[in-house]
Amino acid sequence: MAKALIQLAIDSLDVNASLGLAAAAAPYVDIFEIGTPCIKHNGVALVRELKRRFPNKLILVDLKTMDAGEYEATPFYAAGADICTVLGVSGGATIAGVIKAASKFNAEVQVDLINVPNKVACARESAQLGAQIIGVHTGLDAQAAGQTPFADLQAVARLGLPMRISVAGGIKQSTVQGVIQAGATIVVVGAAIYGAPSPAEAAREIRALVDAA
Ligand SMILES: O=C(CO)[C@H](O)[C@H](O)COP(=O)(O)O
Repeated sequence: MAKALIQLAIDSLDVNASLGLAAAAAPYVDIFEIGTPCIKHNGVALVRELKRRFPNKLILVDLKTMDAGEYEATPFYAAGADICTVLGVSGGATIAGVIKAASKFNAEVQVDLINVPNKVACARESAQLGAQIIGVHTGLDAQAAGQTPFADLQAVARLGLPMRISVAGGIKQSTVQGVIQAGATIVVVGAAIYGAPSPAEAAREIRALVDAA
């Protein structure tokens, strides 16, 4: 079985802090996620800059697109995004639009199940539409209210869909191996790295745990 990939969520608004975090964690992670607040604040220029500095990393732009899928995603793929996210709650037409944009750039789409009422049905529809990644995600506000992604991850993994499964929502050293065993092939880590006293050391620990899983 292929090793799970580690995705670092960069959720700062500050460009220099974002680039500094990326540099510190680069030896240990596979994907740089430009988080939603960060991409809204800094725009397509940050995609170009991250790709220029880290040409060997995958860049995920967490657009969380809700409408105008092809139109919104196209400039981010053109700037070097390898993956853009679209909300599952946006519906099939918008998801299909982002998939159309991605296909023009030989890139990929992640459908984010955040706040989707029927996650199993949405995951199945996303696979049928041709999305490559399904994202099981407990957002920051839901985490603050005590929610976790673990039960949803098990429900989606049970489907056996031909997609990679990404999991996000407070993943940390103590939970990273469990989510891989539950079926995640991309583990997203934000606060457990950027909020650590040493982000590089936290990323190194997560890498070691993922490689040992
Ligand atoms: O997409 C996000 C919020 O919508 C975050 O980037 C994602 O939840 C990962 O961060 P953390 O590990 O801190 O939960």
